[in-house]
Amino acid sequence: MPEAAFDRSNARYLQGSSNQGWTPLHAHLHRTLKERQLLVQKQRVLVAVSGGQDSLCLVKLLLDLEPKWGWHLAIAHCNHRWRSDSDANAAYVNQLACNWQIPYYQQTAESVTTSEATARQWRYEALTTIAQQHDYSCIATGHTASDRAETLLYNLMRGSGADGLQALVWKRLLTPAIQLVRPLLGMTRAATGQFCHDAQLQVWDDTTNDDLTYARNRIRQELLPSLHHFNPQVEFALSQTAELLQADVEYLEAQAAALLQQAQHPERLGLDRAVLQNAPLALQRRTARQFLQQALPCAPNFDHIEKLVGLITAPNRSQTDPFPGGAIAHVEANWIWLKHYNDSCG
Ligand SMILES: Nc1ncnc2c1ncn2[C@@H]1O[C@H](COP(=O)(O)OP(=O)(O)OP(=O)(O)O)[C@@H](O)[C@H]1O
Repeated sequence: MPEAAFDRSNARYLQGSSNQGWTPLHAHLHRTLKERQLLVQKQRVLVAVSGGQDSLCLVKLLLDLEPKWGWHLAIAHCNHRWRSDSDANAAYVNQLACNWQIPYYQQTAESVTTSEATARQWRYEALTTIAQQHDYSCIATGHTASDRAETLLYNLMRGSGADGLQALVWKRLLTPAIQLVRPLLGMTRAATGQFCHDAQLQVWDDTTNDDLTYARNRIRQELLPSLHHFNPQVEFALSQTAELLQADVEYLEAQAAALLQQAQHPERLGLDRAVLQNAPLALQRRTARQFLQQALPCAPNFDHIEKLVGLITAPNRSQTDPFPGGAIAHVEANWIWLKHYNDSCG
């Protein structure tokens, strides 16, 4: 980086508005951000940094691109308090933010959660709260193509349909005013690791990543490496599958919503069988799911949906077993009615 200068903290290269010193990864990210319209010039961006290689790579790349985009970057860290080194981990991320002279915000969990899903939910809520309090319109996370591939494999093995396989989108709204973006979805974990190594960024080693009792870690450490024997680019291939499915799912969901609108009784919980009978099975299933989603107290599973779809062509007076909450669907001539609904999730 011959023309680069150091900023006051001597820790961050200032590159003016030129691209000097950019690696291919910088150029790749710059292009991705523009092409996918993930960020805009001068935006206030809160970067979610765990201290691991992906989020460190993300924040460093964004810092290097900042002069060109004019963003206002800040770091947010969520301390889950679930490891003995959690406080030290948070202090390390705080120190990095100080070195780079950007704002640092932290939320610390009041109680230690054991489930990954609960921890994740708390984390997104904590990040959203920070963004709201400090007026950031965007939260960026360091998810990569490798995370996307792992999520796809994990959901595939749990029997998820296309909806679960679309795994991790590039951007989505967390609130009407705050967008979540994942700028690194086009890069693998190998690339972020190499970048951190080359940039001499010290990565905080999360020891829970080595725990093979977690399915996600097993997929990462055992399954994906074996799949590399079949296709060295398997992460990109799976990630691309997720991308294709995303567009398919979006289209099918919109079609199903339109069909539900036509088939649904205007006042009662009922579906017009004549409208549904001519539709393809894919849409019948999605329409049935959307109908059950609004009628049941819990998310419908595959069996619930299949039972309802079965009634589309079943003889008059056929009925299902009770759904969660106690409701039963039954056929009365052209209509499927859902009755005996109560609020408990059995
Ligand atoms: N403790 C944390 N504090 C701030 N950001 C975090 C923290 N943990 C994870 N993140 C953000 O989330 C990204 C993904 O992390 P990780 O893969 O560990 O989480 P995950 O639980 O699989 O996430 P998701 O549910 O969103 O897939 C990180 O790159 C980082 O941006």
